[in-house]
Amino acid sequence: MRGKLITLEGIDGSGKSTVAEKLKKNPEIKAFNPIFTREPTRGTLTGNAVEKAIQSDTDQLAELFLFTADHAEHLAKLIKPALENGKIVISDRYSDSRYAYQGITLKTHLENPLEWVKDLHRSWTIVPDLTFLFDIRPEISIERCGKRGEQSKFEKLEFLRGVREIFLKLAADDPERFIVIDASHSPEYVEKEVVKKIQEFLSRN
Ligand SMILES: Nc1ncnc2c1ncn2[C@@H]1O[C@H](COP(=O)(O)OP(=O)(O)O)[C@@H](O)[C@H]1O
Ligand SMILES: Cc1cn([C@H]2C[C@H](O)[C@@H](COP(=O)(O)OP(=O)(O)O)O2)c(=O)[nH]c1=O
Repeated sequence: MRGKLITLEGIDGSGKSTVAEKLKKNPEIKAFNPIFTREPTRGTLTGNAVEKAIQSDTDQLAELFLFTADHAEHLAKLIKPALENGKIVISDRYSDSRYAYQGITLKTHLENPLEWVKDLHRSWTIVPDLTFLFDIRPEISIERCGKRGEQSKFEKLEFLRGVREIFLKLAADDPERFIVIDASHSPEYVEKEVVKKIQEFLSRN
């Protein structure tokens, strides 16, 4: 049987990586023996290119293609083989990040960037079976990122407001796939909610 793909999405500082780390250690999740992964990928040719691009003033369309190339490589090398082997895969960011972030960065290049980026993926991507959207006000997430000590070029209030709006629209348009979690709660609350929903989902599917 084909495995299941679960993705974690949300704006910078929404707590995705924190949840992923907690899930890795959680005995109820470990019982499913999942593979944890992320986008952008780490330590790959395409992931390294993305990392350089987002640390510099790269053209936004060029950046989209780098993220998308990284997605293709991620699908080919990890996601597809794992799902074919019946594995549960949990990815910290995936295609919805492209729809939401590049849906904003490409506003000056294209008339309807969100639909255009979705179309670009349509014929070859694998749609996740379940997506958690960690929803939070950017005012809070930016403060959290400040404490983390990194500053990405995407961590700007107005920008993240737009990204959050697209994430919420994607979730509203596909309520069967998305579960929206209020990410302003404590890490313990968020972990408990996510574990419960994953267990419910995997027992049904
Ligand atoms: N639920 C939470 N409440 C308070 N702080 C949090 C919570 N989740 C994560 N953090 C902190 O916020 C910062 C960003 O979290 P992180 O998991 O790296 O976010 P993301 O991966 O979504 O960018 C980190 O310093 C982390 O310790
Ligand atoms: C996967 C992906 C990430 N991004 C952005 C989100 C982040 O600001 C940045 C790097 O992702 P990531 O390393 O996951 O950042 P964080 O841990 O802060 O959430 O790249 C896109 O713009 N498009 C994409 O397709």
